[in-house]
Amino acid sequence: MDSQGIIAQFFKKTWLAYVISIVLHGLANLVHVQFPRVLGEFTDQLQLKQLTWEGIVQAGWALLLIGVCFTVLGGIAQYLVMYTGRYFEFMNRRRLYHHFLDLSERFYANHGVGKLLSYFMNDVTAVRESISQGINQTANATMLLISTITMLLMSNVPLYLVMICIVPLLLIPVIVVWIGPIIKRRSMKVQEALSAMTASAEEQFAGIRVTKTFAVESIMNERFGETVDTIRNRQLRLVRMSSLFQATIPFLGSLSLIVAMVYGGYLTLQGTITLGSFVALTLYVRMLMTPLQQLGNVINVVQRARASLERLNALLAEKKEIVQLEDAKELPLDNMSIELRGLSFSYEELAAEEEVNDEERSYAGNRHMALRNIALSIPAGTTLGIIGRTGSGKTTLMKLLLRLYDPPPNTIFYGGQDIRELKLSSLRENIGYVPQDGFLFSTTIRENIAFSKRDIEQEEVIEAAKQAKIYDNIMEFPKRFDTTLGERGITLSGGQRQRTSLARGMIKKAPLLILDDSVSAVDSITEAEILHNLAKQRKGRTTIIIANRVSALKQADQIIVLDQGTIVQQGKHEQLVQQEGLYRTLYELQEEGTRNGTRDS
Ligand SMILES: Nc1ncnc2c1ncn2[C@@H]1O[C@H](COP(=O)(O)OP(=O)(O)OP(=O)(O)O)[C@@H](O)[C@H]1O
Repeated sequence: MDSQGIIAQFFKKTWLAYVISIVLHGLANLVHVQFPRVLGEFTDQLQLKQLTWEGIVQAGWALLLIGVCFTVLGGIAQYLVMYTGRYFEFMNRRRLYHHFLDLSERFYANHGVGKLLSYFMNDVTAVRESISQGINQTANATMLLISTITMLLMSNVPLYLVMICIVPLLLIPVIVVWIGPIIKRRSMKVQEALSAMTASAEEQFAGIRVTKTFAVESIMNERFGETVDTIRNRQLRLVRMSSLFQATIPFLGSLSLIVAMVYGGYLTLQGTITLGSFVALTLYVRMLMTPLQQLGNVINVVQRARASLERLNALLAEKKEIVQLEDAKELPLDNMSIELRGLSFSYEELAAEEEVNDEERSYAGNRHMALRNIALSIPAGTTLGIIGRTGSGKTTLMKLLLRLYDPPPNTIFYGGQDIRELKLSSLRENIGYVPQDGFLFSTTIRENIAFSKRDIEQEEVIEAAKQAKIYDNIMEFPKRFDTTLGERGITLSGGQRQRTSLARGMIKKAPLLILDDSVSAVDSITEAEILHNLAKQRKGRTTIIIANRVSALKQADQIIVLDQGTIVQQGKHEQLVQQEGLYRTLYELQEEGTRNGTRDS
C-alpha cells in the first residue's frame, strides 16, 4: 500500500463532511474580512466629522453581526472536522487490529507487544491530529488569506503599497522547504523512541515479579529511565525546530506590519492615502498574520504526522506470510492420518529468494536448522508421543502442523493432501492445540474453556473441566464457572492455568489434538488421571502428546525421540526402554527420581 493508502480510504468515506466544513470556513471568513472595511469607513467618517449617533450604533451592530456569524459558522465547521477526525482513529484502529490478526507468528516473535501498542496509540493519534487541525486550519487560513488579499486589492489602498507590504511574506515557502524535512526526520525519531518506551514498559510490567524477586529495582529503574531520557532528548530537538519554524512565520508577518505602518504612515502624512485607508491597510496586514501562523502550524503538524503515516503504512504493507491458495481444500476429516516427508525447517528466513551477496548466501546455507529431515507417519486415530531435550524442535514441529510457519512444499500431508493446499480455517478449526504456556483471557472461566464454542451447553463445559481435573478447583471459587480471571479477577496457579487451558483444548473434540507439554505442571497422580480421561475421550481420534516425562507417553501407539531437530529413536515404550539411547536414559533417571522421592517420603 502506498503512503496515500490510509488517507485516501478515509477521505473516500468522509469527503462530504470536509466539503461542508470548507464551505462553512469560507463563509465565516468572508464575513470576518468585512471587519477592517467597516472600521476603515468608520474612521474616514469620523475624520470628516460626518459620523452621526445612528452611524455609530449601525457600525456597532455590523461588527456584532460579523462576530456572531464568524463564530457560529467557524464553530460548526470546526466541529465537523474534529468529529470526523475521531472517526479516523476508530476506523484505523479497527483496521490495524484486523491486519494484526492476519500477521504471522514470525511477525509477533520479532515485534514486542509494546511496539505494536505504540502504533495504535501514538501514530494513529498523530495522523488524526494532523487531519483535524490540518484541515480546519488550512481551510480557515486559506479562505482568510484569499479574502483578505481580495479585500485589500478592492480597497482604496494603492496596489504598489500592498505589494511592498507583503514582500517579507514571500520568504515563507523558502523556510517551509528548508525546515519541513528536518521536522519530519526528528518526528520519526520521537515516534521510534515512544515506541521503544511502550515496548520497554510492557516488558518491565510483564517481568515485574522477576525484578522484585531478584531485588534489581534500581537497575530496571535506570534502564527504563534511559528510554524516557531518549524521548525527552529527541522531543526537545523536535520542539526546538518546530518552535523556530512557528516563530519565524509571525515574525515575517510582523515585518509586513512594520512596512505597512512606516510606509503607509508616511503616505498618509503626505496625503497620498486617507487615514481610513491606512487603518484598513494595517488591520488587513495584521489579519494576514493569523492565517500565516495557522499555516505554519499546519505544516509543522503535517510534517510530524507524515512520519507516523509512513510507519503506519509500512505496518499495513507487512505481507501475510502464510497465504492460502485460491482453490484451497477442506481438511480431509475422514482421514486424519498425518505424513511427514523429509521435513526440514529453519526459523531464519530464506535468503535465497532475495538478492543476496556471497557472504549472506553462505550464512543462509549454514542456517540453524530447528528440524532436519523428519520422516514420520501417524495413522489416523492413533496417539503419537514426542519426547526430547529442551530446544530439540518439538514445539516447532507442532507449529508447522498448525501451519503457523510455512513448511517447505511436499513435506507435511493430512490424509494425503499437502498442508499448503488446505484451507487455513479448516485446518486450525479441526486441530485442538494446548500450548505449553496456556494463556488465559481476562474473562470468566467458562468463557475461557468454551473459547472456541461460546454457546456450548454448560454440561459439556463441566465435562471438559472434569476430564482436565480442574473441576474441583473451580467449584471452590466464589462464582465457580463465572469467576473472572486475570486483571479484574482471581489469579490461578500455574497448574490450574495449565489444566484450564487443557479443558479448553479437550472441549473442542477436534479430529486432531496436540498437547504441547500440557501436563508438566501437575503431579504424577493427576497426570495419570488426566491421561486416562484423555485416552477414553480420544478413542479413534488422532492425538499427539509432547512430554518431558516418560510416564506421560507410556500408552502412546508410537513414540519419537527428537534430538537437535532429528528423530533419533522411534517405537513403542516397551521397545524404546530396551534400546540404548536417550529414551532409556530419561526413563531410568525419572524412575530413579520417583523411587527416591517415594523412599524419602
Ligand atoms: N521464533 C523463533 N525464532 C527463532 N528460533 C526459534 C524460535 N522458536 C524456537 N526457536 C529455536 O528453534 C529450536 C527448537 O525450538 P523448540 O521450541 O521447537 O524446542 P522444544 O523442543 O519445543 O523445546 P522445549 O522443550 O524447551 O519447549 C531452538 O533452538 C530454539 O531456540
